[in-house]
Amino acid sequence: MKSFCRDTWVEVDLEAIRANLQTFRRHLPEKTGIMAVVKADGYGHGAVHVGKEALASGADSLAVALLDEALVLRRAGITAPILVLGYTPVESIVTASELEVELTAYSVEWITNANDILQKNNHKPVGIHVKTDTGMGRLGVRTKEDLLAVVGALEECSKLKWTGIFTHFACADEPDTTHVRRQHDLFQSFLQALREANKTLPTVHCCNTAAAIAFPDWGYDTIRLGIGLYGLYPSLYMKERADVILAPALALKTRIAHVKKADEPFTVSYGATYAAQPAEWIATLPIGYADGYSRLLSNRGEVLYNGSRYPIAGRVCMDQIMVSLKSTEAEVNDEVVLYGKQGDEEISLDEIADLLGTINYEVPCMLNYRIPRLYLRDQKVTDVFHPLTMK
Ligand SMILES: Cc1ncc(COP(=O)(O)O)cc1O
Repeated sequence: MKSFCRDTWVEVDLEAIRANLQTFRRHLPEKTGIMAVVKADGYGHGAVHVGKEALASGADSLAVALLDEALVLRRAGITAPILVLGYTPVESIVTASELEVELTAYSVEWITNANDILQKNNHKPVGIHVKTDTGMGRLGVRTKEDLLAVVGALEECSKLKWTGIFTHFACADEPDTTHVRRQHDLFQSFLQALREANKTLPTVHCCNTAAAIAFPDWGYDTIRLGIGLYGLYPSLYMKERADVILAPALALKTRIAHVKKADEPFTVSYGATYAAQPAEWIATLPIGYADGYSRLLSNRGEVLYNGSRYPIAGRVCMDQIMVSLKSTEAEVNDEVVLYGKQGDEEISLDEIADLLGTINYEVPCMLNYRIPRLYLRDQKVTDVFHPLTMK
């Protein structure tokens, strides 16, 4: 029995996840590990399924943005190392200890407070990756003095272990490498300052997908592989470089819920912004902006039916859209592809991102709890997870 009661779903090809990871495995020096970034519920693909597939395919660890995301992975039985890349309120340090999850830190005060909390009830120690801000302007220490102070504070802590040091690149996906090279030079000077202070370096990492593609020898101990794991390129420039060939893992599909042929002109959807003409077929599809299918695609997006492109007719509604099939007759339950391939045609996440004036990262992250995820191997569904009805 189907475990969800709607005709719209996301398909995630786990073999594409595996293939993408192994592509980066081959691209990187053998000594460099791979940390699969599965934050934002695996960029919308499903963190648990993608995380398990990545680990089974050779990833050494996982990374998330929030401690709550790590909790979901631990509850799903994942025991691999997990790093929380973002800020964690110090009050949550006990949860990190209980989950055996590593956190990011860059403040002496936070470190001291965290250690005090863990000491109070003799909790298990927590691994800490120190973040340096070399030019992202987001989180991290910005000077050697602050770095040495943070590391010194960690060395005084009995309940915190210094297990990593990293930075994040702001422009690694751009053709002009000035900024990324300046960041990497600064990161190297931070590492040198630690060596000169007789510190033994823990796990060192700096590369996201773009830097891993363009500068594989900057991999150090591990890279943080996000968008590339899902078969997407960080930018058009990185796609055109074609150093690595990736396979998109996600498709968004639906079935026609209603279809009608216009005998005489009629308008379609809110605001009556589209007029169907005589003999034109209009299909209604059960997906809308409340699913994360953007209203900005009104009268602009296209879908695939029988391997051909057809335009969205009128405004995207909260739960439904209408498409014009022109003179093509269709039937209820016929399959339509919203994102992905059908025949020789493809509607890529890059195309949707361009239409929305955003980047491909955001498009799958918009697909929310209302859409069930189907996981495929050999083109067969091997598992289903529906965020709306399953825990
Ligand atoms: C700190 C950090 N590290 C790594 C990533 C992954 O970036 P890509 O998706 O571009 O690979 C994101 C991030 O916020």
